[in-house]
Order: sequence, then structure tokens, then C-alpha cells
Amino acid sequence: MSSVIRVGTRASELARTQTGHVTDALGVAASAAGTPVELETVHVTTEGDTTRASLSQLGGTGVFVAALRDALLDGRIDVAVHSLKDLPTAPAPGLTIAAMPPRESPFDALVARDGLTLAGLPRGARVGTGSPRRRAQLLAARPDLEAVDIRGNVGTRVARALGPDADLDAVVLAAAGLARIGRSALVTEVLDPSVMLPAPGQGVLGVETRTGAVVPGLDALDHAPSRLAATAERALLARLEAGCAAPVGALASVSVTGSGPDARMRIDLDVVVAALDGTRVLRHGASSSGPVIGAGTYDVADAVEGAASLGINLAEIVLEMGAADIAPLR
Ligand SMILES: NCc1[nH]cc(CCC(=O)O)c1CC(=O)O
Repeated sequence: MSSVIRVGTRASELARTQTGHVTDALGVAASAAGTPVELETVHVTTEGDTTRASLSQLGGTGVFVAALRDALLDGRIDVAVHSLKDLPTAPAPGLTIAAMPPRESPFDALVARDGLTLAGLPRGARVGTGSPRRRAQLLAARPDLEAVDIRGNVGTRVARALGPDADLDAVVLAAAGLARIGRSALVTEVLDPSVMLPAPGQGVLGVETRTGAVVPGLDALDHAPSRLAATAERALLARLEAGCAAPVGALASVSVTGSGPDARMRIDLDVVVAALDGTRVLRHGASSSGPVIGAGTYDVADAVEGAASLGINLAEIVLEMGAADIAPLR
């Protein structure tokens, strides 16, 4: 007899698709581990799906996740799949992010009419984004643009630039969201991190369970480099005491350098804090390295601790440099 695992998801196309990918992978991993499970999907409506408030007003309150967490704690579901960038950095008592699967693209993407790139947009072009972080970096790169606050699911936002009633020249979205719903072909430019740093955790999913609950196959879904990158980025955000709506971007990358006794695991972390109107930008980077225990692998628990320290250290450096004077972090 196999156990039933109930997987909770928000109802949006993006949420259902990414939960579907995780559910499929969980089924395969559980069977491979010799503990097959029966998977059931449960739709949960969150405040983030129903409110008409602007994202910049919602702040880092976790409007997309509270209802899923309640369902986990109540035992209505066993597993919740979150976009990490929508997840507040504060730990949730009684819950654990048991797995972070391999990261999808962390970058932001421009979806523009007529195949336009950021540099190709005409003077004064209207570009839609609901995110203060994207708006600030967009205006820093192109002060002439008009940033328009938009909301809604991925399809709604794309239609503002490409639909029959389009009223914008372009929109900026997460490349990961478009990739997960099979719409990457709409991207006219993947924005280079030198132009736009993504939200901490963008492109990473967090699979949350009740602390101590055993979900067969779940351990196998965890991808160490993705967990390390997300940990560094989120530790930085937490130390800045910044919400997910703060104009703060961060991106970490994990590599193994050298070989034999010289091999090291290295994490590079970049951060940007930008004034909401793009007139001031503070960018900085830091890196850390740790031991490799053979064949390019490392002790994940140790490495996670190192990643968190790197994020905290970089946050303290940019606070010292005046990050809080450049933009409201909360
Ligand atoms: N705030 C909504 C949201 N949450 C996660 C993603 C994209 C997927 C991801 O980052 O994993 C999106 C859409 C977007 O920002 O365009």
C-alpha cells in the first residue's frame, strides 16, 4: 500500500504548472527510492490571487503564501510548492523548506512589441512592471522610459505589450515564469545581470513541509547549488531587513574551482540597491569559498552556513555604504 501525499498549489497557471513539475518529479523519486506514493493536488486560493492592490503596496507580507502555510499547518496538505521570491525570509515556525529543485533561469526578461530590445525601445517608451526593483533598475538603465505599474498573471501582463489591445511597448517578467509555462519564445531580450539583478531567489522553487514530516522522495529533489545560491541571496535580503517589494536585487552563483587538493567551492554574490526613480544605484559584490570533500562535492550543511554568512556580510557592507539612504528598504 502506498501513502497519499497531498500537494497544495495556488490556482494560477504558473503555480499549477510549477507544482505539476515538482509533483511529477516527486512521484518518480519516491518510486526510485522504493516507496511509491499516490499524489493528490489541492488548490488553495491566496490573498495575493484575489486582491487588486498593487504589488508595491502589498510589500513583503507573503500574500501569496499565507493560505498555503495555513493548509500545511492544519494538515489539509502535506507539501506546498512556493516561488522562493514570494516567500518572506522569516522562518515559519513548524515548517521547513525540505527541497529546492534545480533553479530555472534567475534572470528578468523583456517582452516587447516588434522584437525590440531594451536598447532598441524608442525614447519615452512605456514599459510595464509591478516591481519596484525592476522599475528602479529599468529607469537607471534608461531614464527616458515611462515605467507603468501593472499587475495580474503572466498572460495578462504579456497581453499589455503583445495583445490586440496592447497599451505598452514592453513588459518585464521573470524568465523563469515564462519558461515554466512554455512561453520563453515571447522573450525579446534576457536582461543581463549587469543591467538588472533579479529578485533574491528568483527562479528557485521551495518545497515546504511540516518540520519532521517524512515525504518519500523529497530529499532527492534538493539541488545543492540552487539551495546555496538562494540561501546567500535570501540571507542578504533578511539582513537588509528588506521586503520582497524593496528595490533590491541579488544574484549568487556557485562553482567548484581548481582540482585535487586545491579544489574549492566558491560562491559569488552581487547585490544592487536602487533609488525608486533610478537616479542612484549602489552595486557591490563579494565571494566566499569553502572546502570540497572530493569529486567536486561538498558538505551541504556546512556550505549552506557559509552561504548565509556571505549574504549577511555583503548586506552589512552595503548598509555601511549607505544602502538605506538610497532606497526605502521596508
Ligand atoms: N511575483 C510573481 C512571481 N513569482 C514568481 C515568479 C516567476 C517564477 C520564479 O521566480 O520562480 C513570478 C512572476 C514574475 O515575476 O514575472
